[in-house]
Amino acid sequence: MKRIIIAGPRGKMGSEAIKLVQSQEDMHLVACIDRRNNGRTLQDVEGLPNLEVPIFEDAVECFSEIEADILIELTVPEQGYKHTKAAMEHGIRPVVGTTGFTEEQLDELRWLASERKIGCIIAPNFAIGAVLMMKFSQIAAQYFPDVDIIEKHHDNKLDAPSGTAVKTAEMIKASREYKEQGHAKEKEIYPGARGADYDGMRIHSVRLPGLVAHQEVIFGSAGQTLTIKHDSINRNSFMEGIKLASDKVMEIEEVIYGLENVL
Ligand SMILES: NC(=O)C1=CN([C@@H]2O[C@H](COP(=O)(O)OP(=O)(O)OC[C@H]3O[C@@H](n4cnc5c(N)ncnc54)[C@H](OP(=O)(O)O)[C@@H]3O)[C@@H](O)[C@H]2O)C=CC1
Ligand SMILES: O=C(O)C1=N[C@H](C(=O)O)C[C@H](O)C1
Repeated sequence: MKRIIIAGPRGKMGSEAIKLVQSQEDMHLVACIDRRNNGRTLQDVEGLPNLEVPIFEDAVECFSEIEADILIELTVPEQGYKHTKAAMEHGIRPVVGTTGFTEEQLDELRWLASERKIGCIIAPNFAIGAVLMMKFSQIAAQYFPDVDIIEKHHDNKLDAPSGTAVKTAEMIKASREYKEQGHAKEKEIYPGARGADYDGMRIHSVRLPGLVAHQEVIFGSAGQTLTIKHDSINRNSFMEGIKLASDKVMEIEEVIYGLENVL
């Protein structure tokens, strides 16, 4: 039985993750970390399930008092990083969906995992279809080096570009030569019009109400384009990946960054 702590239980992802844990015979929710409702239980909070599961505001207090195997982290970048690090320091294995960690933070977590010999999975996108989109894009980039990434999300999202777009760009970078795209003399009339520049490729972030999580990777070549597209139409799309990662994280003693390394 895997004992689970969820950080961010009132959030869109956290509330879906509670349902996932409840539906699994080998997972048991033992606590939640929430910046509100300290000292209460889930059943005392409107909108949360009728469970006698304690809520902690302070992650260190939670990890010290509660015996747990896995932290499912679904909050915001800065706090999510602190929760992840503290979990590993207390022997609890993080499964991290929170996006926006810096390269330095990832390196720090990698070091901690090797020091403590503890597993941690950080997945910028838990949807299997999104992972395939990234893999297919990596293959396509070997043949089509000119590529723009367009990611579209709801307007409550804090980080831009999305974690998925960052990971896609990193995977494409690994499979193509550096290429400065567009016209050598191009000029932006409005700053940012050409999007973010990552290794010469362009990333565009759309934020609008009504969207969930969507990405198109468009490759261009003489006389043709290839578009690889993925849409998450609800947060249930991410739960299979969280389940997979929760199984895998119990078997490893390192940081795995990207669900493609688990499938
Ligand atoms: N890897 C993946 O597949 C996916 C990753 N994500 C990522 O997961 C994270 C959560 O997404 P989502 O559920 O949509 O976001 P929500 O905004 O719906 O939920 C975020 C939760 O974090 C809490 N929170 C906000 N600020 C803090 C803070 N400073 N300290 C502690 N808790 C805080 C919020 O509480 P409050 O209400 O008080 O603000 C809320 O409960 C994001 O980083 C997002 O990018 C999202 C979807 C898929
Ligand atoms: O904030 C979101 O909603 C999502 N965040 C992740 C990301 O930054 O890529 C995954 C998915 O796109 C939804």
